[in-house]
Amino acid sequence: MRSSTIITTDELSKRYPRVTALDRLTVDIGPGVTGLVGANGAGKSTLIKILLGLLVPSGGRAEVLGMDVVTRGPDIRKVVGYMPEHDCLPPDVSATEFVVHMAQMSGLPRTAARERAADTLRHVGLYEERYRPIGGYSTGMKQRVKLAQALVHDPRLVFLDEPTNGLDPQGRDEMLDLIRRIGTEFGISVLVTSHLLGELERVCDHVIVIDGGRLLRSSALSEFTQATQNVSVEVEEGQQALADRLMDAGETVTVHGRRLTVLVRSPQTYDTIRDAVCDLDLHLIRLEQNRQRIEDVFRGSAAEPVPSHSEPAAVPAAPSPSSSPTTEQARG
Ligand SMILES: Nc1ncnc2c1ncn2[C@@H]1O[C@H](COP(=O)(O)OP(=O)(O)OP(=O)(O)O)[C@@H](O)[C@H]1O
Repeated sequence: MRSSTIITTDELSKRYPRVTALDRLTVDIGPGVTGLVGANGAGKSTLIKILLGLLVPSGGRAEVLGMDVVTRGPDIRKVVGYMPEHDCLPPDVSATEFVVHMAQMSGLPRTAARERAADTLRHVGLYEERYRPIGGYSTGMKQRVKLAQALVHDPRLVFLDEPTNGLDPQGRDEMLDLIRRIGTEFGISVLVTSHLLGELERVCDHVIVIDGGRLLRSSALSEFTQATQNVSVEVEEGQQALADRLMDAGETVTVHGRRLTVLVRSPQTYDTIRDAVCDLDLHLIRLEQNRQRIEDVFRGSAAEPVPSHSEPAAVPAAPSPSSSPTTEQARG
């Protein structure tokens, strides 16, 4: 068990009639922001529901904040917030009414519930709109309401299930910033799921990858994104001239559009780059050490290649029992 573990699972399994959603999952999760990454159907939502005491495991055990998930579900839900994946908001009430109601359901008296709801809605960035019926909200606003109701009872830990689902790039960035703030400013530990590997890089301290209900990897983000031996050099123009000059000086260089990647053989490489840029009178935009991205960890080792594009890459769906047809209508 990791020191100051807040969630621990031991050989945790969940079997549905036709699918094993979790397969002897053993993992410890510490405080801070933890990403739970896996393809659709990997078992992320199932794990969260078991940790909340909403689903009973078929085997193994799990504890949240030292409480057993099978026997202490109601106690866990008092101190843990939950933002579910699917749309579950009543369209006819306003965000204020809904979040106040949820605060009261958590045991807060009416006045305190109103105050907490107002604060929380402000924190998630809902202002005047909070008095309008939720039915007229954009997806981004609905996600914020779901986040607010997860935070309103001042939990020690929140589970956020695919909080960026359906958001455009700007909405996604704003949601990720909010998640980071929950972890840093409010000191609430976060377990956030995503099927997009790259998107959690910005916000997580630790990343857990599951596939077909099994643990693939659990590591500090820094282990995923170690510094590489390459530097990236970006110049406004003259890339080829710079590449030629560096290669003449014995450096190993590849050109990608405006950017060059240079292998750092020794600290001397930096001086060589600087001198070449000066001699050729080029406008240097960026010189930075490349870091391995989470996606790179899986590229090549994954069952299928991770697509390379500007959007965060989706975790490749590995063939597993979880990809077979399921009783979708039975899902919560
Ligand atoms: N109530 C249920 N009955 C039968 N099978 C289920 C049920 N709930 C989930 N499953 C199946 O269990 C597997 C894991 O589902 P789960 O929802 O936990 O995955 P996930 O990683 O959260 O993916 P997604 O983001 O698509 O929900 C999937 O194959 C899913 O179809």
